[in-house]
Amino acid sequence: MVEHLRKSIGSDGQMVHVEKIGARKGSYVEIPNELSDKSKSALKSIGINKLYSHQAESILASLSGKNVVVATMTSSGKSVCYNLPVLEALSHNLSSCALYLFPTKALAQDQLRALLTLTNGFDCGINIGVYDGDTSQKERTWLRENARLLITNPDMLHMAILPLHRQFSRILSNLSFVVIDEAHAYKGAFGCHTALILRRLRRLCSHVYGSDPSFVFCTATSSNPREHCMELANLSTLELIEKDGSPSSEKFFVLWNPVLPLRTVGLFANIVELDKSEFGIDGRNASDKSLSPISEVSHLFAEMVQHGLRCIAFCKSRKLCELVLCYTREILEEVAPHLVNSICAYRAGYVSEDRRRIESEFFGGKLCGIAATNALELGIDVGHIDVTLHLGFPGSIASLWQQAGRSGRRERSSLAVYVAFEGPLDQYFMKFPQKLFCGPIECCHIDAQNQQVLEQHLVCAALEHPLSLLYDEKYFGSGLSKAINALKNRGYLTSNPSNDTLSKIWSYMGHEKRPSRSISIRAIEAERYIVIDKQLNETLEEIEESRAFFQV
Ligand SMILES: Nc1ncnc2c1ncn2[C@@H]1O[C@H](COP(=O)(O)OP(=O)(O)OP(=O)(O)O)[C@@H](O)[C@H]1O
Repeated sequence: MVEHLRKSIGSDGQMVHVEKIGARKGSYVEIPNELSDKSKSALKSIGINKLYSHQAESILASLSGKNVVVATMTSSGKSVCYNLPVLEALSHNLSSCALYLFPTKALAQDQLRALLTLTNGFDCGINIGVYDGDTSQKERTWLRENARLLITNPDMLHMAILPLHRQFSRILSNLSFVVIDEAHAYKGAFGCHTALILRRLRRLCSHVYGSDPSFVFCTATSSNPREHCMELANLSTLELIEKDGSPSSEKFFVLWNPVLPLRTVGLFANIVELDKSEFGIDGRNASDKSLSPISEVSHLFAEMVQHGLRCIAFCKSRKLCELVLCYTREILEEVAPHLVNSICAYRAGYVSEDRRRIESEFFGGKLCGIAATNALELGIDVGHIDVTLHLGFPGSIASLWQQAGRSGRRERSSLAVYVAFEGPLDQYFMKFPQKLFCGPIECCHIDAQNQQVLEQHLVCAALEHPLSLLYDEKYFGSGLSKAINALKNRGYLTSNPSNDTLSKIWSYMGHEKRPSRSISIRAIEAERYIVIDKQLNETLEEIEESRAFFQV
């Protein structure tokens, strides 16, 4: 395919670099004897007869009570690393419970499916369920009373579980595992909020319910997986498992720099071009379409689909996603009209039923290609992918690898093509490919001491269980005293007057019944708009206020 592309649509010299990433042999080990026969047969029922070395290593570490972070490649069987020790522990101790956190609802559903398949051959009476915004009230009540493995997200933990923790007392008293998959997603503001939510959880477990769960994290490769996860959950020890024992196939990574004869010259022109690429707007008029990176990606996309290769075209924005889909369909209309409906777009904003339908049609083979935003970057299982296309640098090298890792699962060779915009960062990587392939990957950063975020969560924590400097500094850090003072002055906290500062107990006295509701843990914007097709009376998508008026 690489040679074919070089001679056909890449014949103007667009292919500026081809990196061949060699295949890696798997390192297999026998399923450890520490696992019960039930676990062994459950694994065999899903076709796993031997474990990858990192799986065995992490399962044994978890079973011995250690906190573990698994930082191996995409599709390296990370879910076995937490599902096995959890199911093993829960089937030995019949009151033990586990909490799984995923950053998106789609991943939670995906994991529920995988767990149910695994436990099919594992008759251990463990009730498993997803507790999120889509769960009905009836199901929620049932899960609170019966679930031993609850799958949820940080938002639900923050808004619906911790504030009502008494309703979850059975689960929290018996909580032996907290599993955090896709831990690299918890960075920046979202990571900072999640870090404080986890501190609230651990504090309640310890002060109210007498439990001290072990943690299992799975994360994409980064420069600091251990430090990041320790900070995320405020842990003092964490075993890092990063020696990947899974096999991987050969991958060709192509850097593709479109030849743009209309390249504008001068500082002003550069700013205009940068602006276009940043906002994902194809700046040329319709007749120039064939010259743009968007059009190049569309031609590559059409080529892959015509060769029967399953492909994801990653785009930086929702608009680019729709444009790539539109252009690719135009190309296919001319050369292979029967394939026009074998591709579609996938992005945040689509209603969840549409997303589930697209995922299952892609998985089932009805669709052959998807133009997606980073909504498809996290590990939703969409089956085997042969090719990933990347329209512009996704913002971090870690993200580019994560996206490219979506292809080549199950030991088949794969291709990634990174198509550059004219902006300086894309052009830099086109000029210095080794910065991508040999340079360090970024760190994941969170600042759990951020005073503003800390204060917001202390209000919630005080409502959940009164605060004490003496017992809570180990959860909330040295900024606790200052934050408590600030909250007292703003009328959120009150204390018993008698005692000295250290033994004072601080209770919530704010006006809001549920302060967690007014804290947005994902974005600064709370206002969202729903886009409705009035003729069909159909909801098309949800969109943040800041985008709504120019994008719709
Ligand atoms: N020991 C094994 N032997 C063979 N196949 C395995 C083994 N462990 C896992 N697999 C298979 O590998 C595939 C990927 O597994 P899984 O989805 O757990 O990987 P992952 O690392 O969580 O992926 P992602 O990075 O996308 O989240 C699954 O189809 C799974 O059945």
